Amino acid sequence: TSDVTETPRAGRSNSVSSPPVDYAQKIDVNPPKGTRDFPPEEMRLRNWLFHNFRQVSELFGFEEVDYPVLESEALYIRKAGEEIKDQLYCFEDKGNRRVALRPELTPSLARLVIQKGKSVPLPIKWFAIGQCWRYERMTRGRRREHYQWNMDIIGVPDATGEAELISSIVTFFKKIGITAKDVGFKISSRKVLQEVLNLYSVPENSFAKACIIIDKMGKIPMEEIKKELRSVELSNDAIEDLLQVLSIKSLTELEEKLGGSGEAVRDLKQLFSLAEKFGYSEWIQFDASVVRGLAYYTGIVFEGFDREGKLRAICGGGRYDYLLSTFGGDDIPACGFGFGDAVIIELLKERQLLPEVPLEVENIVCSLDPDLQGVAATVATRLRGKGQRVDLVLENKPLKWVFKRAARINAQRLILVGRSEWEKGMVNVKILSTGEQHQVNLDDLQ
Ligand SMILES: OCc1cccc(Br)n1
Repeated sequence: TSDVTETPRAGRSNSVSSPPVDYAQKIDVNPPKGTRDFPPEEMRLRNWLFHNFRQVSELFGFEEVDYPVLESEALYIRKAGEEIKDQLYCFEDKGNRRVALRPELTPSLARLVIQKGKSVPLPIKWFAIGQCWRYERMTRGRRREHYQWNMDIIGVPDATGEAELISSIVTFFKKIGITAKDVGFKISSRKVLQEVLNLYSVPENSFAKACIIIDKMGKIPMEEIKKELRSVELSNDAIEDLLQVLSIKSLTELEEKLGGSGEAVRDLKQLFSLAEKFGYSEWIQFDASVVRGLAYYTGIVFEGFDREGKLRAICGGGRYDYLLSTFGGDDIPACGFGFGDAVIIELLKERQLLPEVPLEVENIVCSLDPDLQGVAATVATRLRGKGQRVDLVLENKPLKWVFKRAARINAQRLILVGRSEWEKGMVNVKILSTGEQHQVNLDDLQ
């Protein structure tokens, strides 16, 4: 007999009528440029990752929320020169509305918090896992979508908020086997830059732009950085002072530079002190060069990095005390982070920490006689009613085919419905790992 394989595509009988000619066309079976499919194996890994995101979020008492992938473009119209704005996946819909595929989740969160108003008491602790988009010229071949895990605390002004958020990310890393030897957090505050620029007469709206420019340090030449800083009306003295401060790597040195009375030093000291109490001091370091690339951050900012320096930032976040008020909401302090689904998988691969996430179906059920297909359905339903996963063979297949499928789906048991056994109300149960088999009365099947 020919090698029995599961129904081969090409070998499908031509009993299926061919599609109507008028719309038969060969389509591109690949997903749109920059996007991904999630076939079963990849989907199981994604579900494993998201399950860990959710478990940690719930461990910290956060509630899950979600928002439309499509938002008004107005949520993202910020004039600070951000990359995320330049790459906005935006268009005009059939109602002539300017809309965008969300590039991040925080503006949606701000919108919903304002919408809910006083009906949601503070502090708000929400988390979300959502697909985010950017439209980037595929010249760099980078992805146009990724999934982000966000946790946000709304209504807590102190650095206790950021300390709690970093604790949740450390908890996540530990949960999936990542240690402080693999990953660290660089932490700073935008108030460091603010306090330096306050020494110079800098236009109010130059601060956010300067942060976005500084975030490009290391990605574009320093001369270009200085040129862009001059273009947002920073004097050469201010620029030199700024760049000097950005090289500071210790809080002690920062205090010497800024003095001990400013908010930047106060907030950072509080955060590092709380880190001791949370037990994650070994994971964090002060690094004044961290500013992050989103315009709305106003205070502490942080990013998770791989200590081998091979990968892009794993996650990032910070305080954004004025985002809600810029959307017309109340002046409510807020902090949060975003954690993408791509770099973390690259890190796990690097560290040989990718989990095995096999398909697991306890039972495969099949009838040996076409007249007993209904009985097989009854058996499958009985087992499913007991919470057992069942792959029910839906066609009349040779036993060799069934064994092959059982192996592929990792079935633990094969339940065979045969005529002679069924006449006694029995079914055959075969334990596939040992080969042991016995007859069981349907009512005793566990
Ligand atoms: O991290 C920036 C970003 C935003 C949306 C989609 C992708 Br891929 N990346």
